[in-house]
Amino acid sequence: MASIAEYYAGKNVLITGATGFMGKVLVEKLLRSCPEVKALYLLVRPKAGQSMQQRVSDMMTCKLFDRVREDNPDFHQKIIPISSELTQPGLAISPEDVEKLTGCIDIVFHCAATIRFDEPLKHALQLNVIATQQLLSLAKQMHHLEAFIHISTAYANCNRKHIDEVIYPPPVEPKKLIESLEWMDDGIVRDITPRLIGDRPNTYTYTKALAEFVVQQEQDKLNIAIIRPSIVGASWQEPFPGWIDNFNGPSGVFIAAGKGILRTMRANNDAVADLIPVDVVINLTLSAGWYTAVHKPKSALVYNCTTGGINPFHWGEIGRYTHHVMSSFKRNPLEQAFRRPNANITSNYLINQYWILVSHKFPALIYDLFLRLSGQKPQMMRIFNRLHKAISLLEYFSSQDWEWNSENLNMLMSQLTPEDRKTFNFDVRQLNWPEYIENYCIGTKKYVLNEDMSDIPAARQHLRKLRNIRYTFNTLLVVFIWRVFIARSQMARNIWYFVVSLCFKFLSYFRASSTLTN
Ligand SMILES: CCCCCCCCCCCCCCCCCC(=O)SCCNC(=O)CCNC(=O)[C@H](O)C(C)(C)COP(=O)(O)OP(=O)(O)OC[C@H]1O[C@@H](n2cnc3c(N)ncnc32)[C@H](O)[C@@H]1OP(=O)(O)O
Ligand SMILES: NC(=O)C1=CN([C@@H]2O[C@H](COP(=O)(O)OP(=O)(O)OC[C@H]3O[C@@H](n4cnc5c(N)ncnc54)[C@H](OP(=O)(O)O)[C@@H]3O)[C@@H](O)[C@H]2O)C=CC1
Repeated sequence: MASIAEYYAGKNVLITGATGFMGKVLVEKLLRSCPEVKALYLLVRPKAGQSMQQRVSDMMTCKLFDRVREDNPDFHQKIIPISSELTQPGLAISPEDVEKLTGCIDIVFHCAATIRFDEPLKHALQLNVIATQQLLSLAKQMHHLEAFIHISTAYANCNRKHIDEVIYPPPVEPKKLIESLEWMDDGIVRDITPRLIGDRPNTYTYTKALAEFVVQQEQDKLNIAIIRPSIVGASWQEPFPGWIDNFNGPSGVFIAAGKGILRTMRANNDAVADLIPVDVVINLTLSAGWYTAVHKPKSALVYNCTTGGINPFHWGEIGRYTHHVMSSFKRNPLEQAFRRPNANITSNYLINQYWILVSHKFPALIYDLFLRLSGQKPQMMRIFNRLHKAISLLEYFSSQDWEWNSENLNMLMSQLTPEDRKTFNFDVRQLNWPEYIENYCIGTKKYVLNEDMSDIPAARQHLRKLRNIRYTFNTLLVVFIWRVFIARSQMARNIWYFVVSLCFKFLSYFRASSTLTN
């Protein structure tokens, strides 16, 4: 039987969401590990004043593609951007492009989605569900399509505690929901959203569950697989450790903690932090593509791509117990930190609120006062308000535990040749968490914030300066409180005079004894 790279040789692959975090890693891995792949057709939209060609060219200059560039400097010739806006009818693909795609595509990877937790329902539905439906319609017209791989999320069914590798009945029939939202204005949709999403925390997980159902409905006509990754983090090994390019999920939290802005967060120390490295997800996705096309399973196979049941790691280990994130940022500090990194995780609401007041709001207030007095625009309170909003949306995922079944993942691993198991490694039993978290933190510094590692001595110096400011501030605060206290209490005054006279006596004794020894 053909190995994975042999299978992809000569194939035309269609990818949505290629400019996104996971899409980029998918494109890179296909080009690097399946060098005989014929062409990658990427559905891309123009954005922020950049044409789609410009965006794809920029993407290929990214450091992520260094290894591919080394192996094959002409790799860009295999990349064919296709203009497409997924929220438009027919995905806004030109008739000529539709003809081209239907005539040549062998396999589709559907990664595009809105992953924002606060996305208005109509837009999330448009992109995550209706666009998926339209892509499936396009896929059905493709003459040689062998597999359709849909990227979902392990949290699509986060209203359940135990999640099997099955597609659960949708919370509502997607067609009915689409029809009824069509005539409603945005205000009405906003008002009824909480009722609609029910026991799910946001429109993202709700629409991803609906999308799974939409995909499942086509399982008789297409060879389908659904990949459900949990919280996708920086790369573990490939193309190099620690690659990450966004502030989503834990990355933003780590950066905020490294910058000394985030000092407290609500999470369950004993709950599993189900992080999954992006290269693992992509290796599984490509393997699933191969298996689906070659073995043509009778119904859509779902692959839960998680770490909790295989190699568990807990929120407490990231924060309080071993201070992985904190110690990493102390060794490799971020530039221009607001305070020294020192974040704590607590599951207690009141304790968290207390620390938010003392360690977030109070310093922000003082800093903004300083900015105001020095004629600058205050900004810290605004930053903290945004941080609190982001964290409140993430806490749902850091405060609970889920159990995911991974039978299909294990089955797939057993189908791989020993060589493919190495090239497309998704065996997370070998993942060393402390090392991974260290590389993750360094990755946020290097690739998200674009900071130079050679600036670390200056960043350390800045942390020392912050420590001295803190000591000075604390001393002044103690003296100030004590002075206020002394002014009001005879007993405090007596204690104060006693301590001062003791110090004075000690000093005189010390001076006398040193004179004697001289
Ligand atoms: C140490 C101890 C602590 C350890 C505990 C760690 C606990 C972590 C818990 C993580 C749980 C994650 C759960 C995820 C589970 C679901 C996984 C998936 O399926 S789906 C995948 C998961 N999906 C997600 O994770 C999506 C979640 N995110 C969201 O939904 C939204 O970002 C938002 C609603 C939170 C904020 O919306 P909004 O306020 O509108 O803000 P925007 O986003 O629009 O950003 C505006 C600008 O700010 C920039 N920037 C951002 N952060 C930072 C930062 N920290 N600094 C600096 N800058 C930052 C940003 O680049 C942007 O710049 P520009 O482009 O304008 O120049
Ligand atoms: N990141 C994570 O932790 C997890 C992600 N997932 C799933 O993985 C997939 C990829 O996620 P990730 O890479 O992190 O997401 P990103 O937000 O990084 O990427 C989203 C991609 O979708 C594209 N896209 C969004 N809207 C449109 C549109 N209207 N028309 C055309 N393209 C559009 C974006 O293009 P553009 O650059 O033009 O905006 C981008 O390429 C998603 O399906 C997500 O649900 C699942 C679990 C966890």
